[in-house]
Amino acid sequence: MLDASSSDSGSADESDPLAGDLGALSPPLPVVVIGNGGHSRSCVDAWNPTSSFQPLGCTGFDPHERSEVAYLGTDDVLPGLLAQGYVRVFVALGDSRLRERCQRDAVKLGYVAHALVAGSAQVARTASIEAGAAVLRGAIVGAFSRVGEGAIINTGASIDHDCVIGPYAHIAPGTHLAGNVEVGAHSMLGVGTSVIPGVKIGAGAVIGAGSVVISDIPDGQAVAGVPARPLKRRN
Ligand SMILES: CC(=O)SCCNC(=O)CCNC(=O)[C@H](O)C(C)(C)COP(=O)(O)OP(=O)(O)OC[C@H]1O[C@@H](n2cnc3c(N)ncnc32)[C@H](O)[C@@H]1OP(=O)(O)O
Repeated sequence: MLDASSSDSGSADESDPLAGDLGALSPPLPVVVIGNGGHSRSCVDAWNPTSSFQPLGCTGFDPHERSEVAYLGTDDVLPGLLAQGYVRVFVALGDSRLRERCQRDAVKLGYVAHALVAGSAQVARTASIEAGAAVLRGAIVGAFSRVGEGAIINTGASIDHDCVIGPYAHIAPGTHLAGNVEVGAHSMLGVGTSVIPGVKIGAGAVIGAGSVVISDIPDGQAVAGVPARPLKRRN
């Protein structure tokens, strides 16, 4: 079950009442990208060029940031764009708390949160990708796995069967989760982490780059190493 309202998956188009008949001649539906930093550049780069949804441009504080798409202004432009009929947003901010706040604010305004699935990503038919989530270049989402609202499966990461990725969690590039792994909301698994089957990682945990996680990690715990050991207690 992919995000029913706005997603790069072909199946989502069919359930989008605004999408209509998206034949080859239909123009793509515009998506306002919130954020114009490094994560935004990765997301825009990963965007499937044949998707029925395409980025209109991005908002951000610095008009001079590099971007493939037009700079639209600061987030102050969002109400005006909505009034003009641009109804979809994708929040491309690496900071998970900020990502959540911006997505919630945009949805409160009346926007639909778009889920981005890169053309080169592989998502199982039985997987679900929730509103505002991002599955970037070369990432793999296995059978019956769930990628929560606003979560990121970054470049080349893989989550195998029956995994549950909590809202606004971040699975960094090149991280691999075996089957039945659970990751709590806002947790960050650093680049190149491996997690063995069945492990439960709590909410707000931080896993250091290159770690191997072989046991459950409590909420808010920072760990690192092979095998991963506690670094310190986070507030
Ligand atoms: C596209 C993108 O860029 S996505 C970005 C994804 N981001 C990442 O992958 C970043 C992951 N971050 C890390 O690995 C960080 O090192 C963290 C979060 C684990 C720790 O950061 P800090 O809190 O600043 O810890 P700090 O650098 O002070 O290190 C504390 C101790 O942990 C050790 N340590 C830190 N990171 C690791 C690690 N990945 N593996 C093993 N040990 C580590 C340090 O050597 C240090 O040990 P010491 O006290 O014996 O000297």
